[in-house]
Amino acid sequence: MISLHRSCFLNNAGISGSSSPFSYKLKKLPPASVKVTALGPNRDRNSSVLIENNNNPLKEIKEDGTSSVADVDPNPTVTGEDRDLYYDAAATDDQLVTPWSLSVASGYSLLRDPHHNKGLAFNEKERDSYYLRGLLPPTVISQELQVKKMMCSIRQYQVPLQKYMAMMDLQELNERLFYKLLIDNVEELLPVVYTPTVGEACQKYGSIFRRPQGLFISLKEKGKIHEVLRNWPQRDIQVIVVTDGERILGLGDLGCQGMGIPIGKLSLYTALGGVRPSACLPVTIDVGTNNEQLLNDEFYIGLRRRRATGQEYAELMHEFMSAVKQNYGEKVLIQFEDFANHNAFDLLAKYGTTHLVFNDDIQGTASVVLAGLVAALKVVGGTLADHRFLFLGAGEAGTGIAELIALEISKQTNMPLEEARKKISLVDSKGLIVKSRIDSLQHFKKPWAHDHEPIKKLVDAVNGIKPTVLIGTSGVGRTFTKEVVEAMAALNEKPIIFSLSNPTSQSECTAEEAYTWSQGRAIFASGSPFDPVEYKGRVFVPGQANNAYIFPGLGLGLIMSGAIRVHDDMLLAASEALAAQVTQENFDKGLIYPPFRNIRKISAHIAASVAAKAYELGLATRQPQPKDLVKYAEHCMYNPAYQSYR
Ligand SMILES: NC(=O)C1=CN([C@@H]2O[C@H](COP(=O)(O)OP(=O)(O)OC[C@H]3O[C@@H](n4cnc5c(N)ncnc54)[C@H](OP(=O)(O)O)[C@@H]3O)[C@@H](O)[C@H]2O)C=CC1
Ligand SMILES: CC(=O)C(=O)O
Ligand SMILES: [Mg+2]
Repeated sequence: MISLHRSCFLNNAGISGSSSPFSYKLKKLPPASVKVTALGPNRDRNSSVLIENNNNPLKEIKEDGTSSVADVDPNPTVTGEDRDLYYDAAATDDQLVTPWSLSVASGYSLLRDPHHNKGLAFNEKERDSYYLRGLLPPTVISQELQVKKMMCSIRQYQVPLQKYMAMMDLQELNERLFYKLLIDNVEELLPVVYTPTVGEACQKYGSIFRRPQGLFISLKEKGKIHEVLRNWPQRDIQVIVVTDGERILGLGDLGCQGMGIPIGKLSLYTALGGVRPSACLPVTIDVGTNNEQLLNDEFYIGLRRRRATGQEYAELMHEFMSAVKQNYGEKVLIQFEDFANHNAFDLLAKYGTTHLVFNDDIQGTASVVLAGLVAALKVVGGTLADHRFLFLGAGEAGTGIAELIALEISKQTNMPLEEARKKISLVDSKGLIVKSRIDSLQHFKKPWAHDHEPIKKLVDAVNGIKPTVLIGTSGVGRTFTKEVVEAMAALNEKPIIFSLSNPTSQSECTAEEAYTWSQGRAIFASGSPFDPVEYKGRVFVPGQANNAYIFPGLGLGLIMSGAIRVHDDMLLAASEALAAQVTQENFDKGLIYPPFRNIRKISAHIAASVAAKAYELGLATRQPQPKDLVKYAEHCMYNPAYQSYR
């Protein structure tokens, strides 16, 4: 296993200099016959390295990360980690004093390499071959037993943040075990690595920060972002989740500490959607923060300045977007996450036509909520067009969902989009969005300014508009008061109530409140998970309406089809695919989303639908189109089972 690594330090194990300053022979370390020849001066960043085995070229890795020999599968999504050929840092010659070196992993270094470490699961042969004798206690255990042991250990922590930190430590120690744990125990661990705990982790990120797990690109890096991207050890990046930390969940501006979100989202790309971990790059853009508490916190890890805006902000973002394309090509997927709405819509509009981008909060959320509504209608009856929708919160999530519902109504009924929008009303911090407010409204709210008298309070809006569906996207907890839920229950036999704001503290109401105040009649879903609720002898299982159902499968579908743009129809396709995964058994239990324990199967179906749409729209570049896209998606998925090292 061989790979080209950027290494800050070199050790003397295993490689001896040869007669040519650019040619090195591996000695001792397996396989002994591998010869490594640097074809250009190692100091030259444009050099490439030829890796041979018994003089047969294995592959040539160029400094830009491309390789020229056919044994490297051109379709990385199907090859899993196989292509991460690998050794530990090793060199003796001065000529190798360069940021780029061949790495040869064995012994102590192998145990400290999260991508290849197997801990006690290294078998006897591997312990011999990889110089591990004595570095591990004698017992050899299976990955399954390691999972069992880790779960016991994680369950002993009472505080969710401790569980989070234990999971992050595991990710840094043994990546495959981390993903095996997460995949096998997804319902238990999702709230640990994702909402709600990731919210607290971001708030305290400065204090709990141990090792960087993503790229921090701050204003200090302006003019150097291309170089900064090259500092990341992996070259073959397929998905980037990027935030600027200004609207982290419903917790506001957490500046640089928002990094927990891209890391968490990308761990779901792998666990839930099967994208290789080495293909995922978490990025935080640090332009400062307006959070005074953080600015005064001695442990804050970001720039201590107020947020850059206007041209300064736009230029940094543009440099980042251009550098990403330059480094990784046009098929790298960029997911915008938790930007404040005054930037989010503009970034999406600006880069949606030049890059493979989507905004998870606007589009991913819309897709998951539409799926939940479509499923809920099977219980409540009627078509989307028969319903009236009221939102508390008219930002990214609120208007994003509203627009996708309107698009779907318009598609289903041939109704003009303008007409379909009239079935949807939104309330923001100033009250109902109405025509008389139009001049002062942000552009994304204007399509929702209907003819209606102004209303300040949500409960009055409920009584005035008489919605059948109430959706919370305000980021403010406990805003669906008893009065509001009771008003919904008075108007509807089965009121549909979604409290989407995250984390749990910001949920518009709890599951217990929704069921109790509606006398067990509400069809309820929330952004962060709630436990089942018992009400009058019946157990109600709330759904989790979270974009985590959508983005992993959407991303996989885009990657496996080689899509070059995200189209609204793909989000509709993802939504339909998710809704189709709700079984009668789920409905019988009152569920409008399928259980997360089936998420990899669900993601494969979503990916297949998205890929099919990409082919249909002529946006897919990977040819020929696989016959069975679901099977292909499953085949592409990363499997965290250990590989044996020969
Ligand atoms: N479940 C899921 O998958 C997802 C959940 N979310 C959650 O949704 C929430 C909102 O996110 P997002 O839309 O991006 O945020 P935005 O900041 O874009 O929008 C928030 C909206 O809520 C309004 N608002 C704020 N306070 C109140 C209030 N007291 N009463 C009425 N309206 C209020 C704001 O009004 P104004 O415009 O007047 O300021 C704004 O319109 C967050 O908590 C986030 O975690 C987001 C994405 C996905
Ligand atoms: C889930 C999510 O993306 C959010 O709350 O912002
Ligand atoms: Mg988000």
